[in-house]
Amino acid sequence: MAGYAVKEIFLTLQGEGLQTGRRAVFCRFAGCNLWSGREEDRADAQCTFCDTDFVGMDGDLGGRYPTADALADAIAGQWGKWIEEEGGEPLVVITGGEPLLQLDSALIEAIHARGITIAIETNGTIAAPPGIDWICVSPKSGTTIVQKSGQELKLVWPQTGINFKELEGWDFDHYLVQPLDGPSRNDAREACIKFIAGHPKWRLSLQSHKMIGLR
Ligand SMILES: C[S@@+](CC[C@H](N)C(=O)[O-])C[C@H]1O[C@@H](n2cnc3c(N)ncnc32)[C@H](O)[C@@H]1O
Ligand SMILES: Nc1nc2[nH]cc(C(=O)O)c2c(=O)[nH]1
Ligand code: SF4
Ligand SMILES: [Mg+2]
Repeated sequence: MAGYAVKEIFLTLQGEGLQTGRRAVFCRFAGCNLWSGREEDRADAQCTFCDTDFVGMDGDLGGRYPTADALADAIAGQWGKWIEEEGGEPLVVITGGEPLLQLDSALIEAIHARGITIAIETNGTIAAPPGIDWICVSPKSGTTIVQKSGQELKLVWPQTGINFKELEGWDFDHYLVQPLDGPSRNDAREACIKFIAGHPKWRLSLQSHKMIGLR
């Protein structure tokens, strides 16, 4: 179907990774190639630990945007909220679901034309089009990663079946582990600390938005 299927668009602070704490508009695309988003399918999905509702287009500013310009206008409008002073570099984080199912060069051009820097959060199974300013790949065990370069590789930890030595050979500026959120989150946090203690190339990424009640 034509256009872009968007779950929600909202202004917040980037909660994760190297850019934690930075003002950012989030554009969450609907749909993912590794899980249907339905709870009854979770156990059999390629990605089983997802913390996000990306089904449908029913969130804030969700809907089907017919053109790249229409979606870029909506994103730019959120950046402009509450701005009291000039300065800073406008940022959109394109996420999902899996954003590379939909992010194309027309949208990249339309967002850049509005002076906005583009970051994405991707599972790495689909190659990124050129022009994205900040690529964060978060590999899922058992999947084939084709996007092996970018600014940050953010590994949700622990995950069985991950060869992190192989990941270290890929072309990323920063390597991060992020505790797996869920019933065993305390154990996951400890596992991350232990991992970094033994592998100093890696840093800790916390989902800081969840700690302070940010979206
Ligand atoms: C919801 S995903 C959307 C983007 C893309 N599909 C991906 O997986 O990177 C956004 C980020 O949240 C991470 N994430 C998802 N579920 C998580 C969980 N239970 N605990 C920690 N991080 C999680 C993902 O690994 C990814 O880095
Ligand atoms: N504040 C905030 N930061 C985030 N960083 C990555 C997120 C995502 O769901 O992709 C996310 C999110 O959902 N909220
Ligand atoms: S790949 Fe990303 S959006 Fe898809 S199910 Fe996994 S964490 Fe969720
Ligand atoms: Mg999230």
